[in-house]
Amino acid sequence: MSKYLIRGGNRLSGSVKVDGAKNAVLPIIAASILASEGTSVIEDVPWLTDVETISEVIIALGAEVRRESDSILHIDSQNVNEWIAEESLVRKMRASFLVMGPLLARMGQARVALPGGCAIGARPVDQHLKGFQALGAEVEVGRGHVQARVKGKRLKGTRIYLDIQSVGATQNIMMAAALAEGRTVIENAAKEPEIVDLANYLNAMGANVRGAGTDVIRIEGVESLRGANHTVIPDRIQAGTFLIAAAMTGGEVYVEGAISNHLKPVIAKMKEAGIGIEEDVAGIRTVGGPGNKPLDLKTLPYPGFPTDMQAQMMALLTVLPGNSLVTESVFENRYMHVAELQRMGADIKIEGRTAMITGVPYLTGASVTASDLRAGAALVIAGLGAQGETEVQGLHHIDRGYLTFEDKLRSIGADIERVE
Ligand SMILES: CC(=O)N[C@H]1[C@@H](OP(=O)(O)OP(=O)(O)OC[C@H]2O[C@@H](n3ccc(=O)[nH]c3=O)[C@H](O)[C@@H]2O)O[C@H](CO)[C@@H](O)[C@@H]1O
Ligand SMILES: C=C(OP(=O)(O)O)C(=O)O
Repeated sequence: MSKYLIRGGNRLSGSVKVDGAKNAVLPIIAASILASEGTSVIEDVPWLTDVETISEVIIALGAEVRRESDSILHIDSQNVNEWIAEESLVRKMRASFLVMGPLLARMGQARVALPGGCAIGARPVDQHLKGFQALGAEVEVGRGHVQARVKGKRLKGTRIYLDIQSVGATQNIMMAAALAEGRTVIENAAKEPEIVDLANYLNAMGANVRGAGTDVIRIEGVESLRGANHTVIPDRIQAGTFLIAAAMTGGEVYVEGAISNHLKPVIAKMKEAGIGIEEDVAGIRTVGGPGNKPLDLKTLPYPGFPTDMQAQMMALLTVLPGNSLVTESVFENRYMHVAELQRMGADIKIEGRTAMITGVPYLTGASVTASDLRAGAALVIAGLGAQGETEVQGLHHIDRGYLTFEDKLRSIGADIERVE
């Protein structure tokens, strides 16, 4: 089992380049199986364990996936002929459920294991299923699987109102509707930049998707799609993580490639905390110290404060003077990092979905364990700012979302190593 050893206290400085977004590339790779001709070439693909898993899922369905270099993938889906997703792979990663919509549209039927809950919440898929049913599929859930079959020849365009602005449901329905007969309108759709990226990729494949990035998405179904070239958007969560890591150490770091428009709520809160931020077209820089004011924040669907940045921001708030309030409204159980931060000396009290964080002068290094991806990132941030040595276990969670994390952090001055 590998772990990080972090000797805290180094002030981070320099420049770090952000990779393509995990949460954009996963649906994009899933969408590739919609192409019945041609090859897709996807650039800025971060070769993370999750990316490897979704690639294995589509390979098992008959796609050919070839890595041209560290960050370019060629995907040929002409020979996709399976409609049952390999259960052992789907169980490895929730996002594998994103092959359900494309499979249903392309093959007329699909069987995918239910993704189940995880450390951050129950994470049901009822909105995905409601969408498939509205598009004219018969959906059966049982024995840990979802099986769906198109009634008639093709899915049929329809109007779907999502009860929750679910990112995954919006993506799954968009992908299924791309090959449906007629027009689909998704209302109360999620608006995340990763949805826009998927829509751009689908459109490059020959789809007709309009309105992505707003809460009404219109999709005119087409008869077939072909492979296309696409460059994945930069990872806003990775970028935000580096900005907060820099602030935690009172450092000045330029995060190259970060799109400030995608990070508005994070930047706004950092500024509110008194952290200097400079934005330009090519990236974002933190300047001038760790901040000195407490914050109130609530996680919300985009463009609200992202739940995927909550844990990292909380790590920073543990050392800002005063009382900060964090409310997690997206996932019901995303506070697993709290107990670990407390082991490092943080003063945090949780009541329901709200955490009150009273700033302490400093955290102290300890042995802590990541329970999920962003909890892991938060513990690394805490360790970078803490006095003494921190040991972070559970690196498989961190490896799901941060490529060569320790190398990037070392390149900006962190004292961090991965030991086996
Ligand atoms: C691979 C990927 O892109 N993952 C992101 C995606 O996850 P994911 O797509 O799973 O998240 P959703 O937006 O679907 O979930 C938001 C909320 O809706 C609930 N829900 C969702 C679907 C459904 O059918 N029924 C239902 O009740 C979930 O349990 C959760 O409480 O968006 C989340 C919210 O920004 C992020 O934290 C994840 O990093
Ligand atoms: C929760 C996350 O991912 P996933 O939906 O893949 O679990 C995340 O990226 O923080």
